[in-house]
Amino acid sequence: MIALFGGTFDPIHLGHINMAKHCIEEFNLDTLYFMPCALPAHKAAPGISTEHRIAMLNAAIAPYPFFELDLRELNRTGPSYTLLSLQELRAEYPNKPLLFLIGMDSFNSLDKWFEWQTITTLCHIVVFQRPDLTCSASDALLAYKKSALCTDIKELTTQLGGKLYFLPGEEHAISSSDIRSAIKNNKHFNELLPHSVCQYIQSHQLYLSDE
Ligand SMILES: Nc1ncnc2c1ncn2[C@@H]1O[C@H](COP(=O)(O)OP(=O)(O)OP(=O)(O)O)[C@@H](O)[C@H]1O
Ligand SMILES: O=C(O)c1ccc[n+]([C@@H]2O[C@H](COP(=O)([O-])O)[C@@H](O)[C@H]2O)c1
Repeated sequence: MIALFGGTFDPIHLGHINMAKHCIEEFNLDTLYFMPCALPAHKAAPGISTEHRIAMLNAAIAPYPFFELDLRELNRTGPSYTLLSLQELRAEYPNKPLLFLIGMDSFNSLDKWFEWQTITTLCHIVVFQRPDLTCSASDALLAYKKSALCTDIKELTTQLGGKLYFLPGEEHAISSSDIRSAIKNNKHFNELLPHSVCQYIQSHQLYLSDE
């Protein structure tokens, strides 16, 4: 199985690392690829450079041999539609199941994604809970949930895509936006980030203003 974890990672934090580790363990994966987006399809572009986001991702994953980066979205122009990445990955791996890891907030808006119903056929969607969030799916999303929901990992390994799996694990109440806001307002944020990312942010004086 090929596992992708797409995100803005502005910055990568311990909530991301936690869910990615759970994904590795649950599916007994060799590798999970963090796939940073260039231009998020449904939110504002990052206020820091791509180079800073990549440097922080590299620093965060360095201790873990099973994490790697997939930089394909940074090498494309236009909005970073997940559909395009999954189509490329499907062409590269015609016979391997693809897993796409997301948080519950992303799942709740999945039906707003570009050609979301094609996305759900190209890969298995793996959802990790976010504290205080319930599954608040629309009718279309509920219909997908009902038909695709799967609790048997074997089904994910024997089909290339199309399933939906809710990944259990300890939840972390951490978000990149809270971290950016804490830094700007001179509040404590160290425990929300890998130590190396914290050091990087401090040495490059990131997120001190709205720029
Ligand atoms: N603490 C968390 N628990 C569960 N899922 C998370 C958590 N943090 C991020 N995610 C999920 O990881 C993916 C990438 O998230 P992203 O890089 O946008 O971070 P974020 O913390 O949600 O950022 P922001 O606060 O700026 O929106 C999304 O699918 C998001 O739902
Ligand atoms: O393709 C889309 O329309 C789309 C819309 C919203 C989010 N996504 C992807 O979902 C992942 C998490 O997004 P975000 O905004 O929470 O960082 C990331 O890989 C985004 O590119 C994709």
